[in-house]
Amino acid sequence: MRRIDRIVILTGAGISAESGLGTFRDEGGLWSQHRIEDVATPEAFARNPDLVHRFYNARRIQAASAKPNAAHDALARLQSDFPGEVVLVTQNVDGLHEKAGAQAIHMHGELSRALCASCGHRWDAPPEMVVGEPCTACRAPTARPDIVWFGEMPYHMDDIFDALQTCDLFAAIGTSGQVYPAAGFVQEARMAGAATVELNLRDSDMSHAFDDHITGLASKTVPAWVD
Ligand SMILES: CC(C)NC(=O)[C@H](Cc1c[nH]c2ccccc12)NC(=O)[C@H](CCCC/N=C(/NCCC(=O)O)S[C@H]1O[C@H](COP(=O)(O)OP(=O)(O)OC[C@H]2O[C@@H](n3cnc4c(N)ncnc43)[C@H](O)[C@@H]2O)[C@@H](O)[C@H]1O)NC(=O)OCc1ccccc1
Repeated sequence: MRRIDRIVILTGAGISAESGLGTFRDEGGLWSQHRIEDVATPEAFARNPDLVHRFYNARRIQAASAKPNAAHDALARLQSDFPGEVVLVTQNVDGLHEKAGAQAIHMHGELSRALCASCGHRWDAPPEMVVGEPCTACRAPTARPDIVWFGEMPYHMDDIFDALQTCDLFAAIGTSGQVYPAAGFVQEARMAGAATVELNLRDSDMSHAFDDHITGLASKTVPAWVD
């Protein structure tokens, strides 16, 4: 039996589904109501910043009142109790991992943060951002949601690749494996000789790349997997 000293866990929208936050690609998901090209690219923000702000304002307000579920709680428990290291990487922009007491690397940003497109300053976003929102540092009217849009480089990639290249176990929870570079992490971990497990409601586009699969609702499967 291989010693597990370092675990890397990647989470996606599926872990927050049972907290009432819609996923992207499931039935009635966000991308069935909005076109990525209209709300989640830098070009969309340049073309129609009001539409993009309204899209993220609605999600920010919804996420602010959302509660972590048993899956978030179990990962927070694992991170504090596991003798080795647990690196939690999330594609989610909601703060539910933190609300559960965990520390997560937000590779796609956070709804609760604003970013100045001029000076790069970051601050706590107001519930509703407006077009021309001034930066709280340089005062330029160029505030945007601190979210990684399609075509933009995800955050913390060096730290994430360092962890993937030295982990003993890689787990992906509630992600469809359709968006890169996150979808390629399992391959990176495999190349490092790590064991790999996927926890999802159903098979994903990357299921073939995992050694083990645990199928079911995250709020049930994750606590069982952790304990
Ligand atoms: C569509 C796809 C083909 N396109 C891409 O991957 C693109 C382009 C690309 C790059 N490399 C490639 C290689 C091949 C092909 C394309 C590309 N990638 C990018 O643009 C990335 C940036 C991608 C990030 C975009 N932002 C997001 N989110 C923030 C926004 C927002 O939140 O609004 S992506 C967004 O979708 C991704 C996938 O979503 P999931 O979380 O997986 O959710 P989904 O709904 O899809 O699936 C839910 C899953 O949960 C399961 N589930 C549901 N309920 C439950 C439940 N209850 N329990 C358990 N499981 C459950 C379901 O079965 C399902 O499997 C996540 O990453 C999520 O964050 N940037 C970049 O590559 O930059 C380059 C670069 C390089 C140098 C310099 C500059 C730039």
